Amino acid sequence: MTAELIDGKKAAERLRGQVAELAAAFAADAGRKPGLAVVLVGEDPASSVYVRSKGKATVAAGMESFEHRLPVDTDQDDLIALVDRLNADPAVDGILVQLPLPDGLDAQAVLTRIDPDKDVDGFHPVNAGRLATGLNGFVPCTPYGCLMLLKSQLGDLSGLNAVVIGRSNIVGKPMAALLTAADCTVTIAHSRTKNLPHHLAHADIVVAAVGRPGFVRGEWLKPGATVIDVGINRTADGLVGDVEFEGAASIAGAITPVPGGVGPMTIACLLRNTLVAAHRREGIALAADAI
Ligand SMILES: NC(=O)C1=CN([C@@H]2O[C@H](COP(=O)(O)OP(=O)(O)OC[C@H]3O[C@@H](n4cnc5c(N)ncnc54)[C@H](OP(=O)(O)O)[C@@H]3O)[C@@H](O)[C@H]2O)C=CC1
Ligand SMILES: Nc1nc(=O)c2c([nH]1)NC[C@@H]1CN(c3ccc(C(=O)N[C@@H](CCC(=O)O)C(=O)O)cc3)C=[N+]21
Ligand SMILES: [Mg+2]
Repeated sequence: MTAELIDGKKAAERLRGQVAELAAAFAADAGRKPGLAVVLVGEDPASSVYVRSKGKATVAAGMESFEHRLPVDTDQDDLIALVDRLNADPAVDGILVQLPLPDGLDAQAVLTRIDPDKDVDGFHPVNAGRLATGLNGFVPCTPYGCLMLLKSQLGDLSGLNAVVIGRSNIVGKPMAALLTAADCTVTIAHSRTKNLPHHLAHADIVVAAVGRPGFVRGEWLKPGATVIDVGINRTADGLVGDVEFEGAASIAGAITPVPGGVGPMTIACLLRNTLVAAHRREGIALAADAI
């Protein structure tokens, strides 16, 4: 392996420490802690693990965690009613509805019901529109975390060629928007892309968000490329990313591991967004470069 390892766990710990300091200052000012509500419908084991670790991280950062666990057969109206209550609750600054929702529930309708100013996932169409038009809003945590890792690894991203593999609303599309805003030349690849290796051969930055274990091969990469592996795939070999790690690490300049790369940054960015939401809702200033 020749690539440098990008330590997302360490970067996330640093960010969580900064959030905790600012959360304590907020609490002293506002007379209450920032609050994050997480809604889990059903008992999917992976989702339960995420929700538990989000709750722990929230409390560790000096914030209030409100967990709402609903049965798998919850109907759309009851879920919407809960979102309405959380929208109206002054102690709640951020609302996250864990995805995927069980079959029969309309995720888009639920996400669109969340108050955009409490939408710390950045999934509401208003926040997607803000990101697309360069307005201040909430940016989805996973691509935001990827951008932070890229900037700390590479500094200025201006003029670099970036290929984002995947075009989902929660990872690929907002990732491409962020890289475009950072002055990269961005290519978005997806399942209909012809000759992906051709595009990757010119990519200084590769972000893989495909959902297929080991999909990206080392030999497709431009030597020295920076590779961000968003994939979280549970296989017989354990948790693996969307990049074939050994091969990629022998050609890339730097690469995120799975686990210990993007995942921890996602949670740290969720706390960061909640902190920002709390400041905005209380009208308390937070220096633009504070975090
Ligand atoms: N670390 C973290 O914090 C997070 C990790 N993840 C992980 O990231 C991965 C992606 O998540 P998500 O975006 O939600 O996944 P989706 O399934 O929503 O999107 C996958 C994307 O990959 C594209 N794709 C599928 N097959 C190919 C192929 N053969 N060649 C090129 N592109 C292809 C799809 O194309 P098309 O649009 O044409 O179907 C689609 O755009 C998953 O492993 C997920 O678990 C997700 C969120 C957070
Ligand atoms: N409304 C909503 N918002 C999300 O942000 C959201 C979601 N729904 N649904 C599921 C995906 C996935 N996701 C991850 C978060 C942290 C890790 C993470 O911390 N991963 C650790 C390992 C965890 C493990 O061992 O399982 C790591 O990569 O090191 C992974 C994945 C957030 N998501
Ligand atoms: Mg998805």
